[in-house]
Amino acid sequence: MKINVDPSKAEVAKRFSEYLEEEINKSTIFHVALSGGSTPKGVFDYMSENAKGTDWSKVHLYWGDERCVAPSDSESNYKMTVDHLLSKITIPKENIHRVFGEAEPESEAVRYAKVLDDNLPKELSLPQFDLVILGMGDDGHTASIFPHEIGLWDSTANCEVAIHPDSGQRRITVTGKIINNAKTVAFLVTGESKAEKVKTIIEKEAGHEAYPASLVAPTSDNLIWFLDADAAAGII
Ligand SMILES: O=C(O)[C@H](O)[C@@H](O)[C@H](O)[C@H](O)COP(=O)(O)O
Repeated sequence: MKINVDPSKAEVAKRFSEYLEEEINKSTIFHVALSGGSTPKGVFDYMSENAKGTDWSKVHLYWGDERCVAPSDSESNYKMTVDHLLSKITIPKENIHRVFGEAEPESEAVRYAKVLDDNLPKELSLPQFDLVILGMGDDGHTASIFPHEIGLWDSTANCEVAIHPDSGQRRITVTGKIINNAKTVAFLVTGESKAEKVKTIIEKEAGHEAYPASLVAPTSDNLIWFLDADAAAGII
């Protein structure tokens, strides 16, 4: 595990963008699972303005989770990515593998699981991302696996339908076996509201097992935390 701490959310976005651009440019093809949330939004804004040297033709974009809404819906992680990145870069449209949030959720979870099987290289006979980008909610959820449905993490399927605990919104999420099979997992976590869970999870304090984010442990051992000072307050 590697932990980076930067003074602000903007500097986390800068550091991660520079990391991502370097990883992409040293690859021949780069399969990455994106996350929703406010932290990745800042990364996309920074990259679209500053990472002009990124060869996006090498990049295949997937989503680690997506809300079951239309791609034009303000809740859509795909829409957020279009607004903050895809509308500002040149990337072959066949490289964009969005989740069909508008589809019937159970059938979309099956379809997207096949998209991963059909497009990703295999490691231990499982689809393997070069990079999975994750956020973490205040409740310790990651992707769209929430504490009340932590059992989804161990699903034998590549993808599952999850339900947001407060809104009841359905979501498509990749499962633990996909996340932990990635070559690298990057946790982008910012804000003081995350500090307690970050400490509990990184320091494996009592009760950490209740939080899905604590289950992220890539077989490759390549787990990198990108934190701002507020989120890292409990560990520095
Ligand atoms: O679809 C989503 O909402 C995200 O995938 C979710 O898991 C997010 O990463 C966390 O809620 C953290 O969000 P912030 O980066 O805004 O704190």
